[in-house]
Amino acid sequence: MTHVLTLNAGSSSLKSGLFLTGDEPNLVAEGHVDRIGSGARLRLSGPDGETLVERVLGAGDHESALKAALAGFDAHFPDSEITAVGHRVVHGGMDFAEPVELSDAILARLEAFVPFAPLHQPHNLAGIAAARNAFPDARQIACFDTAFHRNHPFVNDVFALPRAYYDKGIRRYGFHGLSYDYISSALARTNPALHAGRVIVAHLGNGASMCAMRAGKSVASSMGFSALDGLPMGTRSGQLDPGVLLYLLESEGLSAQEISDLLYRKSGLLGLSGLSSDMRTLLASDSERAREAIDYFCFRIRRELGGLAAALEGLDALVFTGGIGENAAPIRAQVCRGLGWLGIELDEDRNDSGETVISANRSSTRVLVIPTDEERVIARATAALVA
Ligand SMILES: Nc1ncnc2c1ncn2[C@@H]1O[C@H](COP(=O)(O)OP(=O)(O)O)[C@@H](O)[C@H]1O
Ligand SMILES: CC(=O)OP(=O)(O)O
Ligand SMILES: [Mg+2]
Repeated sequence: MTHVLTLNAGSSSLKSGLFLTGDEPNLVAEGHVDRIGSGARLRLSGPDGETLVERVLGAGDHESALKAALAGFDAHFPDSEITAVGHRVVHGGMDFAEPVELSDAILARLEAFVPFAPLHQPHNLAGIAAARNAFPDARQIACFDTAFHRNHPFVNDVFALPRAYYDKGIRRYGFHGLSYDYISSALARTNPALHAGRVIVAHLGNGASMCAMRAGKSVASSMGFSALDGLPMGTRSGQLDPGVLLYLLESEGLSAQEISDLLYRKSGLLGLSGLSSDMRTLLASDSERAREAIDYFCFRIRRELGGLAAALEGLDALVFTGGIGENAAPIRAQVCRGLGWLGIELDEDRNDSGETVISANRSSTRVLVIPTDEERVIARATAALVA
């Protein structure tokens, strides 16, 4: 039986999916390694979330994490034949608006985007190298986070810098495109009328961004040139006055590396709360700073919502997704409070009980919770490309 393997390599995690190919890829099992580098753990689960394997891997890198996940798949599904591997690659630059089969030449071009996405791209490329070693005969396909956003109108694509910078690729790319692609396809299937309309999706995970869609296509996103812009995140600052960077460089004497570390790893919810980057920890804490970090997070989502609704000239639906968007009812409630002017009215009971539609019947803008599935988007694209 032929299978597609999907890999989504994050800074400290590796998500993998084993799919049986067919008209629609069929999930066989998922592997999730987290805390790579500081005591990694592997959890292998079946299609209904049931645990197949759970074990501590200890220290190690992405290569050993992949090996452990593959050994788990192999032990449980010895008959699987992996003919193609689909990779999440965060940055595809100006040119890659579709998934692409990897070659040495294309890999060299993707290497050049490492400085654009230092928290993600090196790990994506390490995952590709590891998969090429493990499956020398399989076809390797890259699926880009940026691709879904490649057709933004000029005003949502540009910074007001001299034009030469735009031509060099200093522009707004937008990320989390595989997640938005999945939400768009899920809406098309379950709610074609909303899919055809004006929808804002809030992908709230460790990384967080928002996307404005018209007829299922991205027209604007809160993330820009890098995965730092827009909303505050677990450890990333989100939108920042560029004057702050100049001040840190010139007056505080921080090096470029120190600023990068500050913005990518020490800011956001972690920096503001001084406690944790993890929303579960912040929600459970009674510290005032944790409360302030949550308030800022929700406030920025609301601000972005206003801006994106203006870009869409109105709003038909708001969709929450990602680890926080899918699971944190109090955050959804805080975001939606006082949004009557946008036609949004939440039904608190629906919000608390995990329903898909969480807006009140009289709410003219619908609010939904849709679990995302980046792996499925990768599997679909990979299967389609190799077919
Ligand atoms: N039940 C929950 N309540 C609140 N937050 C949650 C819950 N489950 C997960 N989260 C939060 O989701 C975030 C991780 O999101 P996720 O999408 O899994 O991350 P990643 O971007 O690494 O894929 C963390 O902040 C985590 O605390
Ligand atoms: C682009 C991005 O921020 O991705 P993640 O949420 O996986 O960190
Ligand atoms: Mg994510």
